[in-house]
Amino acid sequence: NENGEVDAAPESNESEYLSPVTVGGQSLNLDFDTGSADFWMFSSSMPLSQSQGHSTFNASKSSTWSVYKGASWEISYGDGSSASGTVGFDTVDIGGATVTSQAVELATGVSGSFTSDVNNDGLVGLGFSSINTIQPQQQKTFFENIMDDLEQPVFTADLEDNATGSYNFGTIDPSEYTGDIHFTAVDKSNGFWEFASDTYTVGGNKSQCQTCSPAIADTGTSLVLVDDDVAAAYYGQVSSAVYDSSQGGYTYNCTESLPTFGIAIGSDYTATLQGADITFAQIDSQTCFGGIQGNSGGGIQIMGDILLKQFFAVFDGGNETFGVAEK
Ligand SMILES: O=C(CNCCc1c[nH]c2ccccc12)Nc1scc(-c2ccccc2)c1C(=O)NCc1ccccc1
Repeated sequence: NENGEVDAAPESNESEYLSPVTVGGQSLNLDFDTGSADFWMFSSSMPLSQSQGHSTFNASKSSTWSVYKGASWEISYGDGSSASGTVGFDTVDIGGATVTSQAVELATGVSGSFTSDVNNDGLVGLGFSSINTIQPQQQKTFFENIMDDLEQPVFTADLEDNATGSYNFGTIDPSEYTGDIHFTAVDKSNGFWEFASDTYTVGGNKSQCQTCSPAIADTGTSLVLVDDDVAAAYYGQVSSAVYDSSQGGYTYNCTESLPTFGIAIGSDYTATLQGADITFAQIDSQTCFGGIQGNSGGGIQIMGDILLKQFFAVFDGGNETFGVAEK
């Protein structure tokens, strides 16, 4: 079988987790992203002004590279960032799990936030290929390509706070979690690891959702973006909290102790965050920016790294389920 395991190192402000990936013999640090389905990298055909400080992939130095003639890609994300470029096929190795003809997208242009994030040399999309942006023909993700060769058609994410975690392709390592894994059915029709989430708790008190948007497990988004009524209910219990439009979200006094927050993962488990794990960033000597924010009516709730790093997460492509366990 083709199982593989790689580290997931939290970068500086822990806004993402980077893992070493080898493409055509060249190694880059990429961000594994279950919230998108494009595998793209900084490339040598970018203007130096945009690739400065990054590792870049040089197709002319790969003996296994083949061009996908006439193909292109272009992606934009909800934080306003974007990237675009050309396409080819190469051998991709992630911790020993190898795909010999993976569609690989070379950036010829990226937005400023990617340029300035020098630790991040690109993304490995681990969502479903129905949202891959390659034209004229969408291409499969690394996981879709390798799934049938794995011991089990799964990958797991163990993201850590202030420590190196791991991604595992093909096995569920019992040493990485405790107790049961709580699985829920995934609806992949929107291209995400999407599941129902109809209740939430604040300070241990359970509430029925109002908007009740489906939730997605998204290792590529730092924050937890919930329906606006849920965010308002949470910060309504934080006396110093205000919605600060200049910061783009709820802020509060860093000295205030935050209530717990729980979100349903399907119908029989609530993933609960301790208050101390909810602050995303300190913005000045007294003010903190919350890791839970509203989705501005976006119609989906995004369970990002703030939540995922507190659990052991299982993405099961065989059963089309998503599960979390304590660790
Ligand atoms: O795109 C991803 C996962 N890849 C992120 C790659 C990435 C984008 N900048 C990066 C910077 C560094 C590393 C990876 C990335 N998830 C999803 S599903 C629906 C939305 C969405 C759509 C519309 C409106 C809102 C969300 C997003 C989204 O845009 N998240 C990013 C974000 C981040 C912050 C705030 C909002 C949304």
